[in-house]
Amino acid sequence: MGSQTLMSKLFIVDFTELNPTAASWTSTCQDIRQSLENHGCFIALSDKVSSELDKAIFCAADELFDLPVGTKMQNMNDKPYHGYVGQIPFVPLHEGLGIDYSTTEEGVTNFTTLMWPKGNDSFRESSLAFSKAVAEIDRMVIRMLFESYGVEKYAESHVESTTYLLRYLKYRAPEVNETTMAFPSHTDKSFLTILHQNQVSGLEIQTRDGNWISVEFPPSAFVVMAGDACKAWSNNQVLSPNHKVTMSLSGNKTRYNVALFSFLNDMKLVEVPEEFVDEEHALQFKPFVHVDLLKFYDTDHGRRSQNILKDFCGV
Ligand SMILES: O=C(O)CCC(=O)C(=O)O
Ligand SMILES: [Fe+2]
Repeated sequence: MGSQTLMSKLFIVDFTELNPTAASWTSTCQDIRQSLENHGCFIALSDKVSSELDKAIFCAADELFDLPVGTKMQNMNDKPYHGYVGQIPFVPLHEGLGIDYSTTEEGVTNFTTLMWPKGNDSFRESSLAFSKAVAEIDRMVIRMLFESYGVEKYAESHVESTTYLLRYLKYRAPEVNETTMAFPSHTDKSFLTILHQNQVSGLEIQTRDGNWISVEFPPSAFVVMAGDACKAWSNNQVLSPNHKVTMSLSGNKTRYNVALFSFLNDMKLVEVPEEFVDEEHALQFKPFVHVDLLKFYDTDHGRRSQNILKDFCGV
């Protein structure tokens, strides 16, 4: 049954056994919509990732980051922010790698063979199983969000046009006198992002009124966050929150986050449903190809922009 509580200002939605016939379905759809409009995120509990898979995914992260930098740097992608990130003097604690098309056998196998030419079955299997399990949560959230807006008829084609990027993210503990800023403030360019961390916290989210809140989440929970594409689709109703990662100086543990980002493929435009536009609600954003938003963000203009959607596709 779905249940929600307001904890550290964020809703917790329990997806375990939640389905369209559950008595709480409709109210949970509304809670998800409200959470995404008010805070741009909520906490999800789900049994889709077993405790074995949970353990396996962080072992996989350990193994991946232990590879030589030269190997990790081979993780390249024409799409901006999809490949290896690391060795950046301004962000010394952080490293990340991305598996594109991570819910497909081919996507995960290509990445695994690039990192381990002789193969690594446990890494490949855990990455694929984890991506598939978290993508199920993503699809459920889309379905519920679309339903809450009365536009569920668009959910299926949206889901069919979605591709997934799995990113392994590492933040080492800062040394004395080193910066605690582990990942600078930004909004995600995805449609949705689903974050899953080891027990080390550090994520902070900016609320609509400008305050930063630390996100403490229960072990094995997920943070579901709206990206700029979801904000654009909703005609500016959903918040895609600023967020950043700060590591504690007193802690000495490495933080891992395994994050699933969803994107629409090039055949499907990100566009505001006509149902969201009327005399009182003018259309705010022109339709766009999702990857073009990332390409814009990858330019000086895009990176400097204080309002990326307005500058990229504002009407
Ligand atoms: O590690 C986290 O909690 C957040 C990572 C993040 O914001 C990102 O990769 O876009
Ligand atoms: Fe992010």
